Amino acid sequence: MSIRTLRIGLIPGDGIGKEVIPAGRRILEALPASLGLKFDFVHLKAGFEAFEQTGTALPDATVDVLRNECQGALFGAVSSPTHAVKGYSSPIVALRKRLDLYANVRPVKTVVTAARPIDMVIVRENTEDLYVKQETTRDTPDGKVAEAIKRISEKASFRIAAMAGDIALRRQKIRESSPSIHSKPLVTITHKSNVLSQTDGLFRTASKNALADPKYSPVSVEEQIVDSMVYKLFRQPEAYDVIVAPNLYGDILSDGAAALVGSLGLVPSANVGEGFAIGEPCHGSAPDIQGKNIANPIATLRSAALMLEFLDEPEAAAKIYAAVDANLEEGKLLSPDLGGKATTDEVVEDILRRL
Ligand SMILES: NC(=O)C1=CN([C@@H]2O[C@H](COP(=O)(O)OP(=O)(O)OC[C@H]3O[C@@H](n4cnc5c(N)ncnc54)[C@H](O)[C@@H]3O)[C@@H](O)[C@H]2O)C=CC1
Ligand SMILES: O=C(O)CCCC(=O)C(=O)O
Repeated sequence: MSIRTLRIGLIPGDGIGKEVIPAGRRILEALPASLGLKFDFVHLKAGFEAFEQTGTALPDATVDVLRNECQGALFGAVSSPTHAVKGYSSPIVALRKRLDLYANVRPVKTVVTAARPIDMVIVRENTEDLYVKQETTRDTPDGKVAEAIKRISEKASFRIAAMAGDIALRRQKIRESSPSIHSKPLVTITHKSNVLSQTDGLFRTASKNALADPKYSPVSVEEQIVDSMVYKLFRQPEAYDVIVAPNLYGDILSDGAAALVGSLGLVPSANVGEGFAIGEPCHGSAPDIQGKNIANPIATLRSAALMLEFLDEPEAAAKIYAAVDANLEEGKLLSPDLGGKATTDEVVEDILRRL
């Protein structure tokens, strides 16, 4: 049997990132040898602590090692301050742009046996929109005025919608052999083009054009203005299959959707580019619970699996998903965010046993 070795960057970052990334490493190391996968890990710096130590939140060495040596990475979370700090800029936002990880894929799912099952994927554009972070402040006779550029390009909008179409088709294929709440593939394009007719208008048109490709003919395409999208998402979450959105709306929708499945600590993401993927839990550095060994590691374990899916290792990913689902379905060893009493380590141990 041939062995594939994947070199994976580990970037814990700050706060609970330091507690959940070791869990991600352990799950990868525990995958059965029969899968023919080996991992070679490299520890990399990014985050507010790195900024305080080195003067930069995203050292060039981190980007270079990821770009030149790694096939994938696991990113924990960073503690970005809510006020401007001279010289600091969010490293994860920068990393997505520097590696052109143009898609942020966020599956939000309950276990199959849930009373009200939800199974959706939010596909978020990951390189532009207000996250280009081009902000200025000027003094006017009426006081300060701050402005930010919202950049939407046809190219980025087209490719993210195509990614959403591809994911909808792939999900439909998987459904042929496993039970699902959805009977046919659906992509919902989310925007606010009734107000932002140029920027979100371009996102809407480019997305529709991408999804008009005949290869997506099995996929139903609908659109939803983002504010009513939130309403409908909360009223009828089971109706949604794949949602495609510009960067900021996708960020907000996915945290909202996390509430529907019980906790931010459950929801994974993958930052995906050509041949490269970074698994990253959707949550932040959670300073309110850091250092207590109570962070839910599942978002990170699922992010490791999602990374493997995008690195063409679906079988390995499926093993992780199954072990996590078994832990959740039994419900005996749950972290406090899910109403349990288990520590991070106890949840990880239970999932490793099931692997
Ligand atoms: N990708 C990233 O690195 C992100 C970083 N952040 C940063 O994180 C810091 C804190 O931001 P918040 O707004 O508090 O959002 P947060 O996502 O860190 O926390 C929100 C709430 O969810 C809980 N929570 C999050 N993850 C959890 C887990 N795994 N297990 C159990 N409970 C969990 C927290 O305890 C908190 O009550 C900020 O500095 C922010 O900039 C926020 C979002 C993403
Ligand atoms: O806090 C930061 O540095 C980045 C926050 C961005 C974010 O929430 C996401 O993209 O998931």
